[in-house]
Amino acid sequence: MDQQVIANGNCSGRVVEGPTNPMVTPLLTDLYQFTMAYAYWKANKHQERAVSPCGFDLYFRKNPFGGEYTVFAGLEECIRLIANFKFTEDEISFIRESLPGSCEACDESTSLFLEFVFHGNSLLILKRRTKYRIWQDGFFDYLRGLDCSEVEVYSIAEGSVVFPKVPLLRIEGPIAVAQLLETPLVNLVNYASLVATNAARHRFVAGKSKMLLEFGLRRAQGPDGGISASKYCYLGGFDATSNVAAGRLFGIPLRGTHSHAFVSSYMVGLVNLSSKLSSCLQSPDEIIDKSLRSADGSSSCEDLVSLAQTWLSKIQWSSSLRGIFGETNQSELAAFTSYALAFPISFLALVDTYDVMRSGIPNFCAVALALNDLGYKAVGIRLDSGDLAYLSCEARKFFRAIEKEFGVPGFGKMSITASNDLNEETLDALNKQGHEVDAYGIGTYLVTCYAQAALGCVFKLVEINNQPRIKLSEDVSKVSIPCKKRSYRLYGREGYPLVDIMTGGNEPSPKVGERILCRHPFNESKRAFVVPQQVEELLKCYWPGSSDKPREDLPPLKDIRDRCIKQLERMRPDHMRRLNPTPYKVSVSAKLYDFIHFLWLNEAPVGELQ
Ligand SMILES: Nc1ncnc2c1ncn2[C@@H]1O[C@H](COP(=O)(O)OP(=O)(O)OP(=O)(O)O)[C@@H](O)[C@H]1O
Ligand SMILES: O=P(O)(O)OC[C@H]1O[C@H](OP(=O)(O)OP(=O)(O)O)[C@H](O)[C@@H]1O
Ligand SMILES: O=C(O)c1cccnc1
Ligand SMILES: [Mg+2]
Repeated sequence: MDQQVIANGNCSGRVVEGPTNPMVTPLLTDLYQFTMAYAYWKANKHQERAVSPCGFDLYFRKNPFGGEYTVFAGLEECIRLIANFKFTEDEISFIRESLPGSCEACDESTSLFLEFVFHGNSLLILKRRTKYRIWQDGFFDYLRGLDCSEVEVYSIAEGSVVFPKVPLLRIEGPIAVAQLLETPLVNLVNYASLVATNAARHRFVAGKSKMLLEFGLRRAQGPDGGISASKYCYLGGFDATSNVAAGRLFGIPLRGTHSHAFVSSYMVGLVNLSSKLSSCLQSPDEIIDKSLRSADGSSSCEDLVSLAQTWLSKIQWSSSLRGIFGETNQSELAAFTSYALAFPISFLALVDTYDVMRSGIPNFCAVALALNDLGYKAVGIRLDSGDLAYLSCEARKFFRAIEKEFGVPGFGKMSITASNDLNEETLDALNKQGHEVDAYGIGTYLVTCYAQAALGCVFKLVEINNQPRIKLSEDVSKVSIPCKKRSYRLYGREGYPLVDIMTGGNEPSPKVGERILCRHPFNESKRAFVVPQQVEELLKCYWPGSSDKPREDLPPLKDIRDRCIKQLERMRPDHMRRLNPTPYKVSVSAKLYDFIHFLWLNEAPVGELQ
């Protein structure tokens, strides 16, 4: 394929846009990828696929958060990088000038430098240093012409539920390019999958019916952390984000409430109920336009402030709510009324600035009832401190009492959003205690992945020049599985995925209804026959390079999210539970098992005891 076409992100006639984050360039890699690329180039191992075609697997070794599943995310950004992988002249100049060992003015030859010092009367040679000309020009020409037209990428679909050791991506191509891709690809998959999994776990505990809002931008690890968190939390099952930039970039629904600052910006002194209206008017934050047209436009209320005041008195003296609260905070009431005037169709108030039950809830209800008079339905409240289980139940009781007392249908169902350092554990605790929360706003613990810092994805060479490669380790979980493999998910009679199986590239695929032996890759005694009711091949071609292989589409984020939700729902419940979940089985075919262990013995030196 025409190199220029590939370089512009065009493959199979479809243009792939560049990475979302402009910092994702071919330089976003570790130095050693360049030194290795240079060494490959020097050894003439870099150029043609035919000379040194290789396969690298990108996978992780252990599910995060003590769980037994992971959500795979980040593929689209990987393909965007690959499709647009091209060094600019500036980048090449930077590499040329800045990489250690590079020197502008050295010639082809090797020169010897001797450093001398006088020691007494004798001249001593202190050091013999040899200065090599390291980075030869041809390498920069090579980089200049480099793109991913010789690279092929096979991947599991983004949003899939995935398991340790099974390749998420396989990169095939010239080894030097694949090597340069290692760091950015691992980077793009690692956090994306970790935070998507974290989101999915929060969804699992919260339950399907709850609204989950991602509020993490301010606490995320920098701007990219914030944007990525919003994207991948949505993918993992959150409903919306407060991050406006992410809403624009990815079409994620935007949601939000207001902060304590809005409430405390109103400064009405604490006054008794009879003088509260005049006090409102004396406030530095006085509400100038207090009028509101009714929802159907047929009438108008000239003073929503006094309408809310009237309602507050009615609530205070109502038979079912009498004695629950006394004088509420009037500046809070002013703040709520002002917010309702600005957002009559979507009024939601943060009720914990002063005192939830003695002020926030009664003030909110007064304003909501005033809106109700004008045909508007308030949305609800947010609780951001205190015992969220207890307060949500008390708030619900209050709303129901209002519904009954004043005959306002639906008032009891007012939405209750909870926030404040929420995480899987607190959601679980709330469930156990019983609560009335409808929506959760979650930030810090979600986006920083507080419970686990990284997924630990790796990128390992599995084949070169048609020769399978293995990486051995004392720690058996770190031994890589060699070969360009194929992987399948086998489903059982009840529709659940039973096992993932990896086979050699040339083995026949498992067939529906045909018994196949699935072996643990490293534990001889662990094996099982499986008769699959459905067989799903996992790795599909997402970047065919210049080959004419058909290429999978990159679906919209919403579709990826739907896939994720469907896949999670299809898992057997014991794999999903939080406490001691059952590990999902990851296996290899009998042939691949034999091959791994043959190669292992072949590569591992035999020890000698003396
Ligand atoms: N019913 C509950 N069960 C378990 N954890 C809860 C419950 N209610 C709230 N939490 C959690 O307890 C923690 C309370 O945080 P913290 O000690 O900072 O109190 P706070 O309510 O925020 O107080 P402050 O008013 O000082 O901000 C939060 O992490 C919150 O999510
Ligand atoms: O608690 P998180 O899960 O991180 O969710 C986001 C938090 O951000 C806001 O707090 P804010 O920045 O006003 O600070 P504060 O709650 O710590 O006072 C909001 O009120 C939530 O409490
Ligand atoms: O809209 C909110 O309520 C919000 C947004 C970000 C952080 N905390 C709360
Ligand atoms: Mg908070």
